Amino acid sequence: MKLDAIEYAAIAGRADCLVTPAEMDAALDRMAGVLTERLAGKDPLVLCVMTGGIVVTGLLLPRLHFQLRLDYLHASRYRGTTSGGEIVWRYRPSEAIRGEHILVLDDVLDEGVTLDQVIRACHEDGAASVLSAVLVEKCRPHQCEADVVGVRVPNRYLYGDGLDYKNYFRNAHGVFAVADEDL
Ligand SMILES: O=P(O)(O)OC[C@H]1O[C@H](OP(=O)(O)OP(=O)(O)O)[C@H](O)[C@@H]1O
Ligand code: HPA
Repeated sequence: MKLDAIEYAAIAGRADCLVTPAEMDAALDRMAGVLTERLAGKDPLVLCVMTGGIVVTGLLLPRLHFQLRLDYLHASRYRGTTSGGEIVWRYRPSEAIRGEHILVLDDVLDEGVTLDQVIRACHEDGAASVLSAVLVEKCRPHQCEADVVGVRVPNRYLYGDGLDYKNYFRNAHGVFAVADEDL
């Protein structure tokens, strides 16, 4: 469903900014430092979890000054809605994963169902090791933890830096919480 321009602006106007662009940039620098300590010299295969992981991947990779390769996987469970369902695998690069040190990059750790299943899939596909990083972690119980976290925010429905609301707002820099009346 498309949002018209008036609706779009109203949703953005009612949303709360939880993390500013400058704070996100600082979080990305910190993540890059930790990932460099953990992965430099291991020639990792970075897996971007499409679609939301595309922004954190694009912002983080130029901050990683060591040898690595980039691939992606596509597992989704929200598909434009605000509550998660079953994981649907659209692309799982099983052959590419065997024997590799894998870095999984995603935008958000919410219930943790997606990351848990992605990590399990990497192990099933024969990864040598799996490290995970998320840009945003919601303060709530998760099915699994990420090894590296950019920012921690309250458990509200979010958009920005890859996270979508109704398939929009992935391009907003920063993290924003959707107003209750829009849920
Ligand atoms: O921790 P969870 O509760 O599993 O939620 C996190 C996942 O949900 C979102 O993906 P989504 O399925 O919405 O697909 P998208 O990346 O296309 O937005 C997000 O990108 C994470 O992959
Ligand atoms: O709060 C969220 N916003 C957007 N996508 C998401 N996927 C899981 N949680 C969220």
